[in-house]
Amino acid sequence: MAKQAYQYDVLYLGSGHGTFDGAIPLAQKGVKVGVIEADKVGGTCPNRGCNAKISLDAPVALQRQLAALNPVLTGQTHLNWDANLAHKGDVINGLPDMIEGLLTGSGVDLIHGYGRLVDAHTIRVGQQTYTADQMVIATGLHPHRLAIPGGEFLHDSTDFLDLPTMPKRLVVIGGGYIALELATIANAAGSDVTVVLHGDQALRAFHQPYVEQVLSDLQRHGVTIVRNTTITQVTHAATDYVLTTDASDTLTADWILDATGREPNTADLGLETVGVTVNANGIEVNDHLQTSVPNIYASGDVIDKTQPRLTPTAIFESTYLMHLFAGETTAAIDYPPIPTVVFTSPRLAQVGVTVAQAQAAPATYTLTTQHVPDDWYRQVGQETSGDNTLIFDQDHHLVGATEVSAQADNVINTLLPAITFKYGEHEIERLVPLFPTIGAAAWGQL
Ligand SMILES: Cc1cc2nc3c(=O)[nH]c(=O)nc-3n(C[C@H](O)[C@H](O)[C@H](O)COP(=O)(O)OP(=O)(O)OC[C@H]3O[C@@H](n4cnc5c(N)ncnc54)[C@H](O)[C@@H]3O)c2cc1C
Ligand SMILES: NC(=O)c1ccc[n+]([C@@H]2O[C@H](COP(=O)([O-])OP(=O)(O)OC[C@H]3O[C@@H](n4cnc5c(N)ncnc54)[C@H](O)[C@@H]3O)[C@@H](O)[C@H]2O)c1
Repeated sequence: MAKQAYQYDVLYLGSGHGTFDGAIPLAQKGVKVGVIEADKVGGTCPNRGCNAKISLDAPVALQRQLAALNPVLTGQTHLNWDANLAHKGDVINGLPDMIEGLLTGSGVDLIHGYGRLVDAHTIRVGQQTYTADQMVIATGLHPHRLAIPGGEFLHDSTDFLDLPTMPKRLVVIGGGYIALELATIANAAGSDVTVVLHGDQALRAFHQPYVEQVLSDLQRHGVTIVRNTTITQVTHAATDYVLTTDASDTLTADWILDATGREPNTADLGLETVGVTVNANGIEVNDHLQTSVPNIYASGDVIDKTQPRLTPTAIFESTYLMHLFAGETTAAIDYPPIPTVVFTSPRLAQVGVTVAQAQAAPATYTLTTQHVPDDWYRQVGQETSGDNTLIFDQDHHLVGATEVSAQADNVINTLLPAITFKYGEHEIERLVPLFPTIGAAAWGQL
């Protein structure tokens, strides 16, 4: 039974990781929970984000590994886009039903439809209203669209992840996660890819020498990188799309990916009606994820925050809110270091203090670097490129790490506990990884 006269103790708007990882255990604790979802249950990550992307990328990464082992392994592999897309469908199409089953099986009421706040305790979906003691806004992000003439000819990442045929010539606008990950996949699937950067740099939050290694690798595989170029218009002529640049040059494409970022889903939710403060970066919250209206909270990508807008962040936030609503904590949210990886080939991953931050404070931090191929274990897989930087504080505790390599994601995951739990010499000695493995290779650097 919900408290007072409300139907629910907690009502979530949106059913992504910002909701379900916390809503399921919350309902299992006997709290009356409702979840409203306008689209596919589970939100972006399972349906049109991480899971779809990594399924399409898996053969690409493997193809690179096999190529590195030439001439030990000979012969050419060919990426079959139809089969890759079908396999992606096989592994992700069941996820909404699976997540719906987990929610309803835990006692959550799942309400299908688009929700808008009517007042601080009421959300309307169609003709129906639902009331709750506490609300959580977890509505995520949507793709930013370039406002240029011909903008209607541009596509987004959701379209790419369902592309029935890989276009012959693909132009990608943007140099972020989505631009470079999807350019990597399209290139491996045989498309002639051009990436257009409006500035000089891609992936600005990452260590630039490592970003340049990723870009050089893409170029070696045939991708064209165009820098300092703004697309001013797109026209459709016969079967071609023609992109005009600010230098009055043109590019021709069969398909164009607008990967210029993602924006918070805060419009048309009734937030202004009830007084929830919002800015261009999302919903403003305090250190308890509470909005300007005390019984309304926010979770996941829609929050205005400095932490990376990633699935693990959304999971951490929804889990924190679960403990808060269950009365198990009153403490402020205490984010651990959150790692991030760009699933290009090679991967680019980082966590904690960045190289730029460490270089700006030489009295506080020490940096060590390693060229990946110098590590014996990496020579086994014939890794011929890649670098990493580890950052230590004055007590020689690891506080940051970044790597560009085929196995950067696994290296950063391996090192993560040392950073999160501030392991000293004693803990590092006590942790005995399997040998020979990538985990042992990474741990051996400490
Ligand atoms: C192409 C792509 C690849 C990605 N790859 C990775 C990756 O590899 N690793 C990683 O960690 N992160 C990745 N991300 C980011 C990750 O998907 C998000 O961080 C994560 O999904 C955020 O979860 P969320 O619950 O905050 O939002 P979402 O998952 O976006 O969920 C919000 C939900 O709210 C619903 N909604 C919105 N408004 C309403 C309304 N008014 N009424 C009802 N429902 C509503 C939406 O339909 C949606 O289902 C990727 C994102 C994209 C786009
Ligand atoms: N591997 C992962 O974890 C992963 C993968 C994909 C997406 N994501 C998440 O999704 C979010 C969105 O990803 P994204 O790649 O769309 O955003 P992003 O912020 O990473 O990249 C946006 C890119 O577009 C460029 N840009 C912005 N405005 C432009 C303009 N007017 N013209 C040309 N270029 C412009 C930016 O310079 C930047 O390079 C990320 O913040 C990330 O949190 C994560």
